[in-house]
Amino acid sequence: MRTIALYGTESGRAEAIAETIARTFPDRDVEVVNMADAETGIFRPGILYLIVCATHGGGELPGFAQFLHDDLADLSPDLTGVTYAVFGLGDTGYVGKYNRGSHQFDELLTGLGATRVGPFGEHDESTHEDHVALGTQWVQAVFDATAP
Ligand SMILES: Cc1cc2nc3c(=O)[nH]c(=O)nc-3n(C[C@H](O)[C@H](O)[C@H](O)COP(=O)(O)O)c2cc1C
Repeated sequence: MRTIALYGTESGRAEAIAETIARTFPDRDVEVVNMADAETGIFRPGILYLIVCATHGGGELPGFAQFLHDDLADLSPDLTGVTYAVFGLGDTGYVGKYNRGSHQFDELLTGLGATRVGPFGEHDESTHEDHVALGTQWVQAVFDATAP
């Protein structure tokens, strides 16, 4: 299945995860796309989207991810048949706003008819865990869950 790693970042961690996914799973031929360069038409049936997205600004999406989110919300395309998985980056120090960005994206895509697959991955910066290692484990679990 064609796979696109679509990342939303401010300070580069989400990008590092998306790039590592592409390098770690060469057989999947993962295309890496920055949400800053994506338009709403990127979402098409028959493609698996790996959404890797940070939270910034106190519970908000990174700037360019916010634009993509808002364009989708405005245009409200029917995303039936679109499959996606989500990995959120955040910090539990932001009480009540932890990982809200990735959850906002998830709620929007589901609301437009897309289907989330595999586990909802997350990285909490306060744990000092390796975000790239966690992201790679998450993708493996997503691929396992979606294997034919
Ligand atoms: C100014 C600022 C605001 C942040 N706000 C939140 C927040 O509201 N909720 C949260 O879970 N994490 C928040 N974070 C933590 C980031 O999501 C976390 O550092 C993440 O790993 C950054 O990923 P990125 O490098 O891909 O942008 C914030 C970080 C910064 C620097």
